[in-house]
Amino acid sequence: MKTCMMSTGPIENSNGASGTRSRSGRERDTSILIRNLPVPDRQRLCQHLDSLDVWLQLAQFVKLHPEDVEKIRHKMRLGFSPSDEFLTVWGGQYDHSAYNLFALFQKMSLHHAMRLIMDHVDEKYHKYIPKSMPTISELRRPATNSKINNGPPFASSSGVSNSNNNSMTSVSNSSTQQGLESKQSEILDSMADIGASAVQHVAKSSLEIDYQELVCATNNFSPSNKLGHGGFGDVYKGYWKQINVAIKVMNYRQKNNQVNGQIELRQSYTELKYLSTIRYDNILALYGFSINGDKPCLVYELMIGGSLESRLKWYRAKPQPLIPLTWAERFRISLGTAKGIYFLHTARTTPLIHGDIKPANILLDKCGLPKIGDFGLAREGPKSLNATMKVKHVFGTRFYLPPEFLESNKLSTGVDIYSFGIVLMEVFTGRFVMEHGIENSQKNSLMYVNEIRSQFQGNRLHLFDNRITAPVGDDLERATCAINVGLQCTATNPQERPSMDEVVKRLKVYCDDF
Ligand SMILES: Nc1ncnc2c1ncn2[C@@H]1O[C@H](COP(=O)(O)OP(=O)(O)OP(=O)(O)O)[C@@H](O)[C@H]1O
Repeated sequence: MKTCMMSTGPIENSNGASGTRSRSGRERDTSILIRNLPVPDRQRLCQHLDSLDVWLQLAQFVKLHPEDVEKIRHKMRLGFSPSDEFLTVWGGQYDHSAYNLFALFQKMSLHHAMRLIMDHVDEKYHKYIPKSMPTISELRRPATNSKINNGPPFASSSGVSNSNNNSMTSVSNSSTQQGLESKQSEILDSMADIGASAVQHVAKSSLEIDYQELVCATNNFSPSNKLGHGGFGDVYKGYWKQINVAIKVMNYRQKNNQVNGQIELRQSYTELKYLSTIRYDNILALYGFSINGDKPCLVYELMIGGSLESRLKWYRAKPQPLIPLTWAERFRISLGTAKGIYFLHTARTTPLIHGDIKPANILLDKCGLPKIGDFGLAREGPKSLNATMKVKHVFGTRFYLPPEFLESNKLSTGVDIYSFGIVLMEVFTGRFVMEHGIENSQKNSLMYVNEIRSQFQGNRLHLFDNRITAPVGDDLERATCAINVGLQCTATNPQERPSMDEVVKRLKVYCDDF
């Protein structure tokens, strides 16, 4: 049995470089030594710490000797868990105990880690674990943890793998499962760049909503409030703080490996990071997030008009078809969407690239105003509008992505511009790029554009959506303008595509009333 000096206030003795202990409130540490932690508990803990990638921060905090740090790094390269190595090295020094580790986690705000070893420290210290999960970094725990990973293994979210509603195909899912997993591993590697502190920062700058409020808002997630189902989970309508909202319940999938869940976590993080800071009429508002309940949730403004995709496929709605959008509505939606993308590209010094512009990600409010949602794949682009940068991974929905991105990983604002061009053509022709008839999605996209181009240059009789009355007068002029702009946006050479500024100007000529 070791002795441990500690104060009765916040735990003080985690700076274990030398195992220094507080001089006040000397008490006996009755906890077990780190090296005696039961194997399953230690494994669970290491899995969690590895997923946060915090071993180096822990090592630095306790001022581990550089040689020891190098030793851990070496083991990591050989495939060992760096957190486990850290526990071995630091746990072996001065016989550090579970209590010491608990105190270290407290200092570093690793609250879930505290929970994982709480059974090994005296109950009186449990009060140092915050009651609700304080930051979204907690979400980045391993898939073995039941609460947020207990959903059914349904298919996908934007562009990472197949969508359950077949509304998209992913770049990474286009080949074999093996290919998918190796691609996903690469993506997982790239998660390391987030870092726990960045995640915490984003979570702190967003509104954290108590889960119970969402339970009340949705009548305990009553099926009658369900709006739909996406790659991440169910979306519910709710009444919260005197307004209608949409609540996305994250159902991170648990698979043999943790990769899918981690990718979804990364996308949720990205969504929170960007959507919670952007305020613009044509960008979906994200009110906050909740992580202290059964499942993490994101809370958005309610878009009662549904997605543009569902409105363009109005004739497929069950139990009865929707009312189709008029030509004027289609034009206003196109202009609003263009403004939203223009804002993303120009609001900051570094353009923000949405990366997944398509009708499913354009939502309509009760007045038919379009708002762009689904920022899970958004990323900061090159410093200027005309520049290109090479990226490691291609994300998005293949059919909507331009050749230079798909083939050479060249990212620029031109990616969104190309996608928007496809959207314009879909909106006004009523023909969908994904339904164009061939397996190869890249060829699909090019053939789709070529077909529309040749019809545009020749006989336009069958060019416009023939499920509704043919456009005449102003409607015909607008529809023609929109398809023309769409064709320019989908130029194979990105330099030939107009900027979103130009796109907005060209569309505004025909519709200046909002
Ligand atoms: N803010 C919102 N207001 C109203 N309905 C919404 C809102 N957000 C999503 N929905 C609806 O909920 C359903 C699921 O949306 P979600 O964004 O989760 O999935 P998705 O975009 O279809 O797929 P993925 O997540 O794979 O991109 C869709 O039918 C969508 O129209």
